[in-house]
Amino acid sequence: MTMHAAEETFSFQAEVAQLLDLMAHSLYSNKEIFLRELISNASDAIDRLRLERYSRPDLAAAEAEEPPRICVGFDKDAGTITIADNGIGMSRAEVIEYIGTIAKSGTGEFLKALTGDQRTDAALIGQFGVGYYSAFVVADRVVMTTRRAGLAADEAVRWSSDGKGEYTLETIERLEPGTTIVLHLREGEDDLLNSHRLRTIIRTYSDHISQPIIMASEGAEPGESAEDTVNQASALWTRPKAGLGEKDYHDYYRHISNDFADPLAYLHAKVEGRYEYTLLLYIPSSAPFDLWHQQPRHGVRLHVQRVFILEDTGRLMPRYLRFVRGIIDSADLPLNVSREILQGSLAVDHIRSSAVKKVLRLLKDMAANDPGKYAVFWKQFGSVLKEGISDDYGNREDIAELLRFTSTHSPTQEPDVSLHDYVDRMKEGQDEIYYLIAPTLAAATASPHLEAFREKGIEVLLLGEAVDNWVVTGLLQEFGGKRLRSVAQGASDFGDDAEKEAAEKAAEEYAALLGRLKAVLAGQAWDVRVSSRLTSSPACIVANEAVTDLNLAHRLRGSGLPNQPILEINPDHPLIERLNRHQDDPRLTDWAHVLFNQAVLTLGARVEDPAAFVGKLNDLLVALTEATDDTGTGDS
Ligand SMILES: Nc1ncnc2c1ncn2[C@@H]1O[C@H](COP(=O)(O)OP(=O)(O)OP(=O)(O)O)[C@@H](O)[C@H]1O
Repeated sequence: MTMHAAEETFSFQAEVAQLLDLMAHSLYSNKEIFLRELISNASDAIDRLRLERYSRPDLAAAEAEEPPRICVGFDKDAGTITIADNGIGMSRAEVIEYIGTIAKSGTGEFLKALTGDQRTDAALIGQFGVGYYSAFVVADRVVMTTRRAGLAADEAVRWSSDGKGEYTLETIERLEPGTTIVLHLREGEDDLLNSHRLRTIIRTYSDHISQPIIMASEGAEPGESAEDTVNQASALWTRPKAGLGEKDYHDYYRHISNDFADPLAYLHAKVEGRYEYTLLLYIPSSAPFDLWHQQPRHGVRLHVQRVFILEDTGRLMPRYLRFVRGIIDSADLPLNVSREILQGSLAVDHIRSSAVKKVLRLLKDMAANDPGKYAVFWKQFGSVLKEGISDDYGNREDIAELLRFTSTHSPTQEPDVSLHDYVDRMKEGQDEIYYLIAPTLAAATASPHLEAFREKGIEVLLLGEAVDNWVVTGLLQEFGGKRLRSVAQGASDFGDDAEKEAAEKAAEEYAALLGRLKAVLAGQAWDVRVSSRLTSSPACIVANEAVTDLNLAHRLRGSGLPNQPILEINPDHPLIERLNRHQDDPRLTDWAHVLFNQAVLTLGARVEDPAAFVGKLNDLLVALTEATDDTGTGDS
């Protein structure tokens, strides 16, 4: 840090310098975003000042409330564009903290998320909160003067930088609180020094900013100070629905979400009655980068009588709907409402529950009327929505109707089967919904547990996501009066009377072999029994009935096996038949281990002692080749 009278020079923190370089060189094809970002910051600053006035009466008294305004101007001769607001401003410490020295949480994440595609990367700027720096896309010097509301006129600050690693700070005098940013455009950016061009950019990206964005009137005579408002400058959700079209809603979505794409769907509802509120909620068409973060950055924006209060994830919408964006404007909350107050507020509880119901209804309509769109939704947010099955007991049934699965009937691995579809297709006499949980969808699809179901044409839902076991246990194992049942657990008691009889007979016939295998596998298999689930595989592992699938799934993701694994053998398989005929085979122990461990492998689990397994397998193969040699079919 060097000192020149009152001016101090600081170095940008390394990540910020990297970001600035990127702004200057890589995002050029979307250069007009700088205006959207700076206007958006100005708008936030005005909202914050209005809010602070409600909680700090001293501020309200000290400063006459000016009507909020954002002014955009340009100077052809100087080659500058100016964006000024009468918002909250920043103190010296705040400038240092927010602009440039300390890496904000968003900066590092932003750099990691960059794709190299200019359009995608430009869309990320807003999401990560690095909008201020986008000034350097078009400017080679940025000068900002700012005065924090509540501080004296001589405590204002001038920040200046060429974006190349350093910036200077100077304490100055400024008559009014607020912020003015002057961009000294790079050479060749003269096309921006044009009223028509700037107005078009403002209308494209910032039309729905609720404060007026003011420019000097076009065609005004020199010296004449005529000005006009360029944007709509009214809160969209307060306007009558009849006067709004899809384009208005979509434009507004892009403004509040920092998303470049259109939303998949939206709802706009004014509710009057015990509580009075307006909802304008959107379902995005793609997941934000932080969908799985503990604390996502964005959520639903709460307004009280049009004043922006806070953006919240968790309180206004349940976590399983954390992808919803939009506005909730309440007439019943105090303006000084805080996050803590939100927690215990009856009005918020009421609004939240109504908002959830409306979002679920919107999704239901989408699923019914536009399955293609719903498939996009499900791909992006299905795993998140599934959390609702266990988290939102009251709406469990509505959420269950929205679930989509892959099943043995699906032509592809796309999840396109609803529980309704499943129940409608159930075979005569079938009264349970069958499912299989596996560590991955691929493991589920290839599982031997499905063999008999496939042969009989009985559909099985294939669950391969971590959240799935919560879904099936949280559903209270039931949908539309039909129990959900794992095909990899408990006794296989499906099949007609003749099949059951055959299974009982096989169990008797194989009793002695079962006893021997059980003795050999003591400590590994909890039981060994005859199976009626298998048609082509010799054996499979199932979980004991008493163990919930919750544990099963948990264990599948750990060591790989259920707590009480049961080895089931296929009495019709030639290998098993042979073992039954030769129970005194000295290699029975090896066969037992190989059977058990290959069943472990098809489950997608881990063999406990792979070297021993391979050793035994090789011994058996050697014995087999020796036997073939002895019978003269070998090449000796
Ligand atoms: N015109 C302004 N008035 C007051 N503070 C501002 C202004 N512009 C920027 N700031 C401060 O600088 C911070 C950084 O701004 P930047 O645009 O880089 O990210 P952000 O606004 O926090 O993120 P996001 O774009 O997601 O809202 C802001 O959070 C705000 O505190």
